Amino acid sequence: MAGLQDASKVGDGITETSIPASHPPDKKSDKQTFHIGTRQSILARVQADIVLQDLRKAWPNHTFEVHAMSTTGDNNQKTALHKFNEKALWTQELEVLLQKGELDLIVHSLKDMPTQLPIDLQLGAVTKRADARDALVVKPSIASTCKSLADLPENSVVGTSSLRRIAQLKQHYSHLKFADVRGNIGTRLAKLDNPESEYSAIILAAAGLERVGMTSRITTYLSKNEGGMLHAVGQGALGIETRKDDAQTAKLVAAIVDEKTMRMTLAERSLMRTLEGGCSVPIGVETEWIRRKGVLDSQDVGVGAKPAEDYHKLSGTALKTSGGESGQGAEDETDVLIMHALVVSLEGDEVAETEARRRIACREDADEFGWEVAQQLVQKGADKILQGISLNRGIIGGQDGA
Ligand SMILES: NCc1[nH]cc(CCC(=O)O)c1CC(=O)O
Repeated sequence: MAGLQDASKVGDGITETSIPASHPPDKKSDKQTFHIGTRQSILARVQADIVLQDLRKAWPNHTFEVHAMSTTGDNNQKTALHKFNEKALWTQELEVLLQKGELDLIVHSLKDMPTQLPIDLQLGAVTKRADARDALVVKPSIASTCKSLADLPENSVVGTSSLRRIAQLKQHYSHLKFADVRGNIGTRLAKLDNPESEYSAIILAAAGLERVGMTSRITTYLSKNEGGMLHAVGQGALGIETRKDDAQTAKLVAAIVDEKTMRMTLAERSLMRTLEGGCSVPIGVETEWIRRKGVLDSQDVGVGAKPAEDYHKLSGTALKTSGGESGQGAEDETDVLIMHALVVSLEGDEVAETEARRRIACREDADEFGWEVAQQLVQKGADKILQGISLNRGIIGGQDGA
């Protein structure tokens, strides 16, 4: 059911001790080998490998092993996904192994990680975000003439199973049609490329394409300014799930956290948790740390407040969160986060949209910010849109939460 959730719910565990207590871990539980769980897709393996390399670099005296497991979600692409608790489907079996101690950590695409975690588990770390945007990939046979969504001929079929993507495309491109496309990235691209298939284009997360070495397939990037497409909560970032009672692993993964990414994605997840109440909904976001030129005065910046003169947004993407400084000279990131967020009806005809900014001094601030942005969206009618969607869900069928 859609509706407002209590912000103090279990969530990502940040209101509890997500950083291990300062006392040293019990010696007899000290160990050297750590077991990393992930799903079996190529993307999941690449992502686990990214985390593996980071951990090896940070902890050269420890051993890490990756276990790639197939999950019910992977094995049931054709069954009606709505029979399952959509997002939990991909994560539950790995979580059981984590709870049993057979795994020490799980690497997830953060966007596939439910915002409510089992009580004994937590979001232990988020690593540096890759490109958070969606990308349009056009069928090779028409790619020379169609460079954007607007270029696609009347009634072209865009392949995507994501309610968020479909709803936003309907909002801006009434000439397009949509069809489900499932499977891993390679499968989806193959379906697009098949001259017999109905798809003129598909939409994929840029980060996924990047990680599997397929950025050459991107026709164009989509964002708020390019195609009016806000990305999913957590998109482009990797989340690491750990046991709350395992201080040793928590300490290991704390070393590979990208704090800026952690805070911005905690805010996004808090927004989603506040709004969703259990079922995936078409929420889009774009979040970035405001940059400044020169000296920052320390005036307080609250939700909805105007930015100080010397703040400005990076043109274009919300993505280069803490990289990309090269050549930026005197500019650097502030601790002011700006979030653009929307909830859109499935037909794209009703939208609640807001932009807010706030100074974020700690993870709890990020969590609170997400909650505040959710309140703003509700004031603009998000709850009404979400209620309409939950009433409709019986006839919608499954979607992949992307
Ligand atoms: N829902 C599947 C999924 N989960 C994460 C990614 C891409 C990688 C990421 O967003 O970090 C994808 C594929 C896609 O949406 O195209």
